[in-house]
Amino acid sequence: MAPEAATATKNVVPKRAYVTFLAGNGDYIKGVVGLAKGLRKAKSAYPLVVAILPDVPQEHRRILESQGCIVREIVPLSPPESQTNFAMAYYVINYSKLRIWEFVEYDKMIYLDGDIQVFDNIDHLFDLSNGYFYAVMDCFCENTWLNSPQHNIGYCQQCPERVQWPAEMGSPPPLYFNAGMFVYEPNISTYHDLLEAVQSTPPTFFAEQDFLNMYFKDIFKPIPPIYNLVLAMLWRHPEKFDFEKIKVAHYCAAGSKPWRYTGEEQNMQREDIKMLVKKWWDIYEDESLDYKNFSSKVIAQPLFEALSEAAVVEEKNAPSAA
Ligand SMILES: O=c1ccn([C@@H]2O[C@H](COP(=O)(O)OP(=O)(O)O)[C@@H](O)[C@H]2O)c(=O)[nH]1
Ligand SMILES: OC[C@H]1O[C@H](O[C@@H]2[C@@H](O)[C@H](O)[C@@H](O)[C@H](O)[C@@H]2O)[C@H](O)[C@@H](O)[C@H]1O
Ligand SMILES: [Mn+2]
Repeated sequence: MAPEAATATKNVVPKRAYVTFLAGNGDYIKGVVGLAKGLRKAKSAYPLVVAILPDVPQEHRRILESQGCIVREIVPLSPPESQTNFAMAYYVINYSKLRIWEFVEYDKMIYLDGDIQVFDNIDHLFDLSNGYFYAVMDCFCENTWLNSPQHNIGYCQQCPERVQWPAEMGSPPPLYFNAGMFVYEPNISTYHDLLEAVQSTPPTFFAEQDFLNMYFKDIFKPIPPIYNLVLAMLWRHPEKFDFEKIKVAHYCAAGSKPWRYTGEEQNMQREDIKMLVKKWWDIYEDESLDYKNFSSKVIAQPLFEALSEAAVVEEKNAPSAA
């Protein structure tokens, strides 16, 4: 059942924005510039806030502001000391993403990783009902999941019928989302509770993504894969979405970051990957999408129409929000 649209209280216009996260002085700045231009091309009505760590150089901050981004410096957030080997060593910095719950000048935000591109207007997601955490289900089939029990038995939540979860391993894991994109409501008491919970939660393989899944498991509501297409879905679960309807692509497969793309890694010579990398570059290099050159009226599709078009995946076993 498609959730009904949230209703703004009388005469109060809800403050909404997209938000991403940028750390370091490396090349993710290109990802964020590409995202800012992609949102403009999709005629989004809302600004892009960039939560930056102190190690982002002044030049990168200037570039972000010149692209119309709202730059907000955040304090790094580290998990408790541990011997955990994260799936990627740099994942430890991703805990700092949690600072975005403090952006309470906004009623609702859509978080997007810097390695995401938005190809269609998704403003209608802001109209999803309040009180839930909306995100797209992840896939466990890639080798990044090698250390997980589900990968070791060949189980993936995208196709629970392929390899059934064995009874002797207890109940199947709860639905698990990819933390590269989510719809959430900044809230100061949630923020303080998150900070406290982080310090008492032993870090695990997928760092803040595992933590967010544990923390929001009772209010997580899956939205269709076309809103955060984890590229591995192209070769792991192509039957789960219509390629032509992809609204948001998430370049998280090994070797798929467009600004570093060489085509050498496994799957990177696929025609669909090459097309999505080109689509990213076409936006990144399009000077008409630069903030100084851009002017356009806003279009936003009604929520119900967009979700029914996206053939909202039946929320099987999704935790009831009631
Ligand atoms: O050196 C880095 C690494 C990561 N990030 C940010 O952290 C997010 C999560 O990292 P990444 O997307 O690489 O993880 P993946 O989705 O590929 O697992 C990125 O999208 C960026 O927004 C960053 O700014 N600088
Ligand atoms: O810090 C943990 C990260 O975990 C997630 O990335 C993973 C996950 O999606 C796996 O399922 C894929 O197999 C893998 O490639 C990918 O890197 C988020 O995309 C990212 O934003 C961030 O939370
Ligand atoms: Mn990512």
